[in-house]
Amino acid sequence: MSYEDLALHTDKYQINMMYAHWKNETHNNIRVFEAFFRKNPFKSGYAVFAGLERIITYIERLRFSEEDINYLKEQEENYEEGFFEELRNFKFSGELYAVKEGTVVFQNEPLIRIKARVFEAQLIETALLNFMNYQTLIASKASRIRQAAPKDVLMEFGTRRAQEADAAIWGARAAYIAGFDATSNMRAGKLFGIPTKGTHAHSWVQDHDTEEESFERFANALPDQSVFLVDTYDTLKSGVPNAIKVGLKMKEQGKSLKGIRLDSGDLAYLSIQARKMLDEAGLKDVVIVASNDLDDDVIVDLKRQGAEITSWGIGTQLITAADQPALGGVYKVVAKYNGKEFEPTIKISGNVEKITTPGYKTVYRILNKEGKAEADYIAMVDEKVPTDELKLFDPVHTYKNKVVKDIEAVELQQPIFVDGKRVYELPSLEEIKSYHQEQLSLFWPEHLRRLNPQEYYIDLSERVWQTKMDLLEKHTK
Ligand SMILES: Nc1ncnc2c1ncn2[C@@H]1O[C@H](COP(=O)(O)OP(=O)(O)OP(=O)(O)O)[C@@H](O)[C@H]1O
Ligand SMILES: O=P(O)(O)OC[C@H]1O[C@H](OP(=O)(O)OP(=O)(O)O)[C@H](O)[C@@H]1O
Ligand SMILES: O=C(O)c1cccnc1
Repeated sequence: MSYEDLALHTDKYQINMMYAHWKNETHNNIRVFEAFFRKNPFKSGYAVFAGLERIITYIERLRFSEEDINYLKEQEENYEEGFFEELRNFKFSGELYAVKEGTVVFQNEPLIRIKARVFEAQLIETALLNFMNYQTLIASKASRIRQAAPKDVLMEFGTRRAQEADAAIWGARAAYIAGFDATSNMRAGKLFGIPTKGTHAHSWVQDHDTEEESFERFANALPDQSVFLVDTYDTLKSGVPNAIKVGLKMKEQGKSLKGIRLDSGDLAYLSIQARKMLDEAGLKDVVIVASNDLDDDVIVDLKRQGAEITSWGIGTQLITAADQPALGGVYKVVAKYNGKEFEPTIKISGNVEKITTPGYKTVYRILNKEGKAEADYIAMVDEKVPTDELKLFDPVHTYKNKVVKDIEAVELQQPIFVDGKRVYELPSLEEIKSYHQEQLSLFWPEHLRRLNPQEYYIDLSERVWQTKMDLLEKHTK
């Protein structure tokens, strides 16, 4: 796979801070940063983490070329040569932990943790959030669509409406992780091994004297991919009858028509009528595919109306996450190394939700005896989680608490880079996809439902909670 040169895929303020640190000789100070988001997207109770593969490849290849350096020279005359020498020797030498792609994750829990020289940790913030925010957003949207049609075929059709080429392919990959079956994007298929599927456009029908001829010629060329678009002229008077004619001819030749596609009009009514017509003609196995600005809400409603659609092509609404076009993931410093130990650091805000949780931390998923997730539990990296008996409490309303016994505490963050070396082997896309399915099975349905989900608890260890309280008090006195 070929990746572009991404060293300058960062905000100018990162380069400025790197320079100012270098000038002040603080650039080698070790800091701990965490990436997380503050609100689950789409009013869902959860999100699906994605973006790690691209983050890993980005970090592994992160070098400044002479062209990059020359460009920076032109931008600011105060930058001194020693800084450029530092950039010439730049490579990521820190530690990065992250949850695996496909993990079911929640608001306000650390997903990626970086311990590195501040010089490195600042540079990578922008790209890391860019990849995490977009891919996690699309995976989370895809997950909602999968819930709306649990047993049907879901095809990602978004490329033509995507926010450019990168979004198209990485969005297709994110959708596949979270339960889509295929993409129409051939490059995504080639790069990532996602199954590809496609029908044909109205232009194919318009290119022939008659609709019937267009179907017949398509079937002759590609019988195994014969899905006819039936709405070019009149779906029920012309499209479906012509598809049936050609479908019956194919049957005589020992071939089979695979499907018809509806792309306009009342999809419930049209699919019910088309199903009747196909069944009456003995074409029971012909699938009805729908497309046209579909999303999870429309699919749920079509199902409620009894639509006879079992295969869905979904473009714009998915690939642009139209109902929420960004995930607000952030990257915050949580600890500073003082030469002896890691000192927790906090960001205070008038907005309580924006106060950060300090400390060099990790996150565990607490599973009960039945293997179901009770809560996620944020603790300092050097804390031991007691598995015989653990007290969980609401970090805001601390009187709300419960004790869980005989638990398993599964650490969600995995070591990805240690001392700048990758220690994590990239899983295959199929492994990520099936890991995501396992993840879903850990949760009670009330946390996963599309509408008004029950909040899943993200709790703090007593030590983390106390550290936060102490720092709050110190800074607000
Ligand atoms: N029975 C239905 N219930 C709810 N929503 C539907 C139903 N049938 C279609 N839709 C959705 O309603 C919207 C209809 O959009 P629009 O009016 O642009 O389409 P159209 O007029 O049928 O087709 P076009 O303009 O592309 O020829 C689409 O998002 C479609 O998925
Ligand atoms: O609606 P979306 O969810 O974005 O799904 C993709 C849409 O793209 C195609 O339409 P387009 O008008 O581009 O071309 P076509 O209908 O002529 O194929 C397709 O027919 C779908 O309607
Ligand atoms: O294969 C299709 O039918 C398709 C693919 C992309 C966009 N619209 C339709």
